[in-house]
Amino acid sequence: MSLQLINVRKSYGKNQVLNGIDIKLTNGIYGFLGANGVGKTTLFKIISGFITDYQGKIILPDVNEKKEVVLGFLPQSFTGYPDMTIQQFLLYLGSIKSNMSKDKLNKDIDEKLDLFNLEELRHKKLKELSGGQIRRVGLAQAFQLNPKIIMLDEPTTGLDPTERIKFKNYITGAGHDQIILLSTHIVSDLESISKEIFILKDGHFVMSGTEKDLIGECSGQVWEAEFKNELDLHNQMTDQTVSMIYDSEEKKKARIISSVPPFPEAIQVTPTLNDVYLVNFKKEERSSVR
Ligand SMILES: Nc1ncnc2c1ncn2[C@@H]1O[C@H](COP(=O)(O)OP(=O)(O)OP(=O)(O)O)[C@@H](O)[C@H]1O
Repeated sequence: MSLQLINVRKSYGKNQVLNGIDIKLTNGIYGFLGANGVGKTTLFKIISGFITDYQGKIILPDVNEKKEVVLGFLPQSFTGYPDMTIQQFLLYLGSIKSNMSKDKLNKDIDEKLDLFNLEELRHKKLKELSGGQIRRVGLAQAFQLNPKIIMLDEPTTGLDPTERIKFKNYITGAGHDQIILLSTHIVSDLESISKEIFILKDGHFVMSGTEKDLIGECSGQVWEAEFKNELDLHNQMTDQTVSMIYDSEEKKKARIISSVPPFPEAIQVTPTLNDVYLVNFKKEERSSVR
């Protein structure tokens, strides 16, 4: 089973957002990283069929004979139907997505409510839920009936740290027999769970590969330097891309992204995925890495 995109292009008027996207994905979790406005949502909307006026070709898995659900999608701004309870909402969506019996739909709903910790909220109306609870309903509907392809646009926005870890654990398990596409600019969402990570910039993927591949590609571009105090650090850092600042004994240390040694005494260190992001977005996006 695979999902293939061949030379996918999309522009809004004169704004060319995607300019030649070529990928072939098989089962597993794939991370799509990029700064605000690079086109992650546009790409997901094209794959899920919300946007139809694009160029190029998309080949979805052929599951017609088995009557399986092909796509599940969690949009960036998910609201559902405010006056329905969670149970009513999922039953309604399930009956649109498949012609399964009510018993089978309810069994799947029970499973998803349990997975996303929504069991106790089952009879609450969507309008009565908190932002994080609504997000979990969004996840439950995306995973409903175990679609072959699941697209999650910024799925962890609004989740508390416990739910975030639970979510990561869940999709790690699910990714074995599904194709899961996860877009985010929260780098830690993708760490240790992605089969491959794609970094989108200027309409195409500027980097792609396993976490290890990407880290390897950025080797030699991350440095650590020590400073006497806060003022010293501040004075020397004006033109640098700083990945992290931290205290070490009495001194201040900084992690710096640079293709050449930023200071004679700086030491080269192994990049993290955060550093990889900054290598690609150092001028545009210094403040968006969390
Ligand atoms: N309906 C639209 N009409 C015109 N321009 C649009 C439309 N939707 C998106 N854009 C533009 O396309 C570009 C890509 O937007 P998109 O929402 O795909 O980015 P993104 O990577 O998902 O951003 P973010 O991380 O902020 O959600 C942006 O410049 C945006 O302004």
